[in-house]
Amino acid sequence: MSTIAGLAAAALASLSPADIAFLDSLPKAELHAHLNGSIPVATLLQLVSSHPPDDPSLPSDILAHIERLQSGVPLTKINDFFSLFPAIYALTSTPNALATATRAVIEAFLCAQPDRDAIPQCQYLELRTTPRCTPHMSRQAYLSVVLDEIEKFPAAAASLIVSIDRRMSESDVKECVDLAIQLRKGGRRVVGLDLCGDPTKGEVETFEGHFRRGKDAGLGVTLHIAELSSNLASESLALLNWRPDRLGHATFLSDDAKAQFFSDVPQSEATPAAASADYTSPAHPLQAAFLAEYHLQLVRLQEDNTESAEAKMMLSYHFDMDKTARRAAGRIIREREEAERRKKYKPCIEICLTSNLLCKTVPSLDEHHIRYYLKNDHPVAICTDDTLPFRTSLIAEYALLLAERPLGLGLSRTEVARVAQMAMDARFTV
Ligand SMILES: CNc1ncnc2c1ncn2[C@@H]1O[C@H](COP(=O)(O)O)[C@@H](O)[C@H]1O
Repeated sequence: MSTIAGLAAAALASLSPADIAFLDSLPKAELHAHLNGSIPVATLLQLVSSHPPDDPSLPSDILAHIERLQSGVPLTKINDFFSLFPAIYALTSTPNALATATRAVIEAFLCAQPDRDAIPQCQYLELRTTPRCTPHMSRQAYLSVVLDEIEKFPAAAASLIVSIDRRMSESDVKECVDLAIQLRKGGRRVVGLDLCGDPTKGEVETFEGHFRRGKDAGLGVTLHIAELSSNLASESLALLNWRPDRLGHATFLSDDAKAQFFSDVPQSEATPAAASADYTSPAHPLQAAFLAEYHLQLVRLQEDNTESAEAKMMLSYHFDMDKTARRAAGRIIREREEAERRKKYKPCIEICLTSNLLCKTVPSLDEHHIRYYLKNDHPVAICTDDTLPFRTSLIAEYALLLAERPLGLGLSRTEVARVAQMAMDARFTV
């Protein structure tokens, strides 16, 4: 495990042995961990040593880069963060190196750690990674290497989310989603799709159809959303319209977006329901409800109608009545359907406390948006994001919940246990 440092380490150090034993006793799920952002430093050094000295495939300052990661990279803007990855990628570009890195990441989460009295960080890991095509592997080979390592662990312990990078072209997105679907159909342990990458880049709207295909094939969907204040509200609304199962960060999700989509806040005006549903089709589950409503509307229209008896004999009269009743019934059923859908929609928010603080998207724990979600009993999952640059661990992130203010959020044990359960409930495999 990489050494932990900073805020999360301070929160952990402030806890009593009984508190730590309590955190260890909770069944925990890590749902938001990026593979290449979670490689232990010792593994990176091992990977460097497997290259000949002055190997031109590695950046010449690779050791200095690792040293910077180890001592804590100061981040002033989000670009500083994304520029950390090319050097790491140089080390994980062959199947062997990728397998080594994947194994080390999984073990860091799921296996007994010597520095933690042989207690693992968590019981379940949904590891995510972006399939990368390198001179040594295709995207398919990349995923296959990662899955080979994941599948060495029981299904109840580890699974894979395929990440789609916002910077990808649509054809690359299509390839990645096709692969995720094929692998899942082939019995491999792919459980979801993620949208990630530099939030200042990309036109994500063009990816919608591909995420829908993934969803239809049974994959869970999680989206990094509103990570920066500059992320447009229109983009967040478009992403929420995809009905993702979970949301990453959601730091700057506007009150309007929450009100439009989430069931835990008073609803504002209705979002437009799908107008294309054919309720008259016997295959539609709401056909009976539609027909009942249609007859009700028809009777009402006929009762209210003041046309002459002669006019009521005309074919056009019956045609108009039928059309109006159908339209009214369709609208009513659509509104009911939408209200029902919204009542149920509470996508779990993947919360990465240290990541948000270090990337300076959240000024302090006190101002962290987790407080809003906890107050509204909206599901959240505590996650690490990238243990390598953020020098944290899952147990240290939980320590940030339990530690007294100002070191932590000062939640009670009952509240922390509830948060841990919410993450378990939000697994894509359950
Ligand atoms: C600050 N939070 C974040 N926001 C958005 N994307 C992030 C991220 N942290 C990591 N990634 C995404 O994950 C990749 C590394 O892992 P994989 O190569 O996929 O295994 C990064 O290149 C970035 O695209």
